[in-house]
Amino acid sequence: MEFIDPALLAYCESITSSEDPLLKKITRETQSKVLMPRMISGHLQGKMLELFAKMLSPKTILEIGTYTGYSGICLARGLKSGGKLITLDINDELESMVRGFFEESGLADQIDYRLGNAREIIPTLDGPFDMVFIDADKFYYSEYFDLIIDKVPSGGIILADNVLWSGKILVEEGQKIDKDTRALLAFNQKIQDDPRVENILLPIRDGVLMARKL
Ligand SMILES: C[S@@+](CC[C@H](N)C(=O)[O-])C[C@H]1O[C@@H](n2cnc3c(N)ncnc32)[C@H](O)[C@@H]1O
Repeated sequence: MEFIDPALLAYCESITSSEDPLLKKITRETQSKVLMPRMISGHLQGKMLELFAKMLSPKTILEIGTYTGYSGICLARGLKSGGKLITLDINDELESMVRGFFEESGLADQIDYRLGNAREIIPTLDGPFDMVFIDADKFYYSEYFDLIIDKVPSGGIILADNVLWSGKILVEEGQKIDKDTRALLAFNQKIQDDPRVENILLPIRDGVLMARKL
């Protein structure tokens, strides 16, 4: 499902600083070599992540769901000098491709790329995380939030991708809901009800929920 007219989207992209050659290459190689290329953040959302990171200038960013490294590189570009991005993914089949992209980005020494189940890795990480990007298995978004919230300092930003779930979060009376949609509905409401954060759901791409720790 497209949320805005494709012509309007193209116009938005034309008024967004253009993708550099590395990000274009990651998009191309993801589309030609990797399963489910729709998962990549892409130009508009990637630039938004990069600008948010540059505005916040975080010392540590945690990304849950590296995939082919596109969003990780965008986020890492905003790190404070000497800062670190920890990015987690369970899929080791993409490892050499992703490490290659991180090398090409010139940011490899600031990127701690770890393979494994995020639900097992996060409890072993100390924090604090000034910025967190949740973009892995939707069923566990609420659990990811619970695992990180005490490690995010006041003023820290948590972003969660795909919270509109191609529009499936709009459920009609009597309609059957699949488990991921149910989990995302619960997650979105949980953030809305949590007094520890202020939040906004940005209708960009598949929906990005941004929460700022109070
Ligand atoms: C939507 S993709 C991430 C896209 C990436 N952030 C980007 O914008 O280019 C989701 C990723 O989460 C990973 N993933 C799924 N379940 C996971 C888990 N339990 N722990 C760590 N990574 C997981 C998948 O392997 C996949 O690469």
